[in-house]
Amino acid sequence: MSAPRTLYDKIWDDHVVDQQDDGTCLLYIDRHLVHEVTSPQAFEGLRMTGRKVRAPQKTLAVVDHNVPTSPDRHLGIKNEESRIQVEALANNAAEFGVEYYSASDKRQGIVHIVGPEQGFTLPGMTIVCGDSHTSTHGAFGALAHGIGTSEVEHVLATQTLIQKKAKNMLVRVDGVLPDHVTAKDIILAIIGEIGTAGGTGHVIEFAGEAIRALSMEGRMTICNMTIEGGARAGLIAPDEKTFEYIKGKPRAPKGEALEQAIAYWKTLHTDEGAHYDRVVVLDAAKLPPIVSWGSSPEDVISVQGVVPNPDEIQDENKRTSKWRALDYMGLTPGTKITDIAIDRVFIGSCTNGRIEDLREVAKVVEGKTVAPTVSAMIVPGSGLVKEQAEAEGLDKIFKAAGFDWREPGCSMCLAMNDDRLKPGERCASTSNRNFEGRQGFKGRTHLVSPAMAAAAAVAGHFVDIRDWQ
Ligand SMILES: CC(C)[C@H](C(=O)O)[C@@H](O)C(=O)O
Ligand code: SF4
Repeated sequence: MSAPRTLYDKIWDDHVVDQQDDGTCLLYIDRHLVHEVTSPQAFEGLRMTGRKVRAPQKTLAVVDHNVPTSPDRHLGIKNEESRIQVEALANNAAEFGVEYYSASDKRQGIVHIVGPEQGFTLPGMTIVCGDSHTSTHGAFGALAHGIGTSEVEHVLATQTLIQKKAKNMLVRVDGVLPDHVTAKDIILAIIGEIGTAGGTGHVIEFAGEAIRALSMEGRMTICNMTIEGGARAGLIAPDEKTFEYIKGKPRAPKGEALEQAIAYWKTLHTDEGAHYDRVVVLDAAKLPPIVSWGSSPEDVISVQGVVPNPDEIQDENKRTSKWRALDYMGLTPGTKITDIAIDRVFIGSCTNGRIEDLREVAKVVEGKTVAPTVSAMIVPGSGLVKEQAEAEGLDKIFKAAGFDWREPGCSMCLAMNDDRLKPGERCASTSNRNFEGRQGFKGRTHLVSPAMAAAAAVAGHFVDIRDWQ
């Protein structure tokens, strides 16, 4: 009998091409997603050395960060830097024979929403992209790494990546989530618990009753933000929900091939008795809706809480940095979270821009109106999410409530396109990062779930979604 292995160990073992004495490995890469921000120099590197893309059919390119989300986006991109990046991806994809979804393609969207939607993301695969939130794909039981631009070039040329194995960490979420508490609240609570460096050097596997109960969308939200906890990647073992989600997706295996694939995918779970270097356990039943108050995703508190007082922190550096965060956020210790008024609402991103997220929002805002002091936008994560939402009439609910209904892209998740906060504006956002300037110069971001963002849009301040009528 071989030693019991974790899910991470199994996927890793299946992809090692070569191992050096110091543990450096060459890993085979099954899928490579490419977007416009981190790929231009990589393609240029290939061009300069006369190399080709080794496996174009394992590579998929899509524009997301720089594309405008306004209805007139077919008129082109005004910002020159953004326009150049988008044009470069179109040209590189054509030149190197890589499939490419342009802004006018219905399949276009945020790269981490597009991969799963197309069945490009499958269990047991190694998946990379020059983007930190590649961890999203771990929701399918795929080992998904974010990589840098020089690694993008390496993968394009060789379909391999140089890696050292990370440690195994288990985050087990037991119990049943209370009503209105979501996957977003789970992952914010986990990051609050372990800190933004808590997962450093580890691959985190998420398990437990509360994780198993989540939809694929919810699992993607969890894995998406693994990177904010400092981990190399996040993983969730595939199960019937995973197989159901994959069935019928354009690039997924079909018929006999699917049956064979599922037989293999069923082996992708951690063996009884396998070793984890670190274990963290949370009780889902105790989780409230969560709101971030600072400029790091670990700065989180219950919606029923108050802005914390950094003076209570022992460590001097940490104390100083949290005071700085409060100053940036324009908040005072002791302020009730539900007393914080907001100016903007952003619903979207690769964390919460999927159809299920939009359905949650529609439930909250149906028949209500956005507060007059708030400007709120909903940005579907892909053209297919948009199409589905419209087929269900969700867009009508949103527009009737006063939301701006946009075209797909990263949008106001980060200030790389026209959607951004003005200095001092405060935003309830369903995205994953609340860093200084993330949504625009001097903009103030509070990370929340889609339902919490929607309720805040209507109320004009944070409210406990559990009390929502
Ligand atoms: C622009 C890109 C490289 C970046 C990332 O790596 O994640 C972005 O997607 C982000 O979310 O900050
Ligand atoms: S939606 Fe945000 S987090 Fe996701 S890839 Fe785009 S910029 Fe990065």
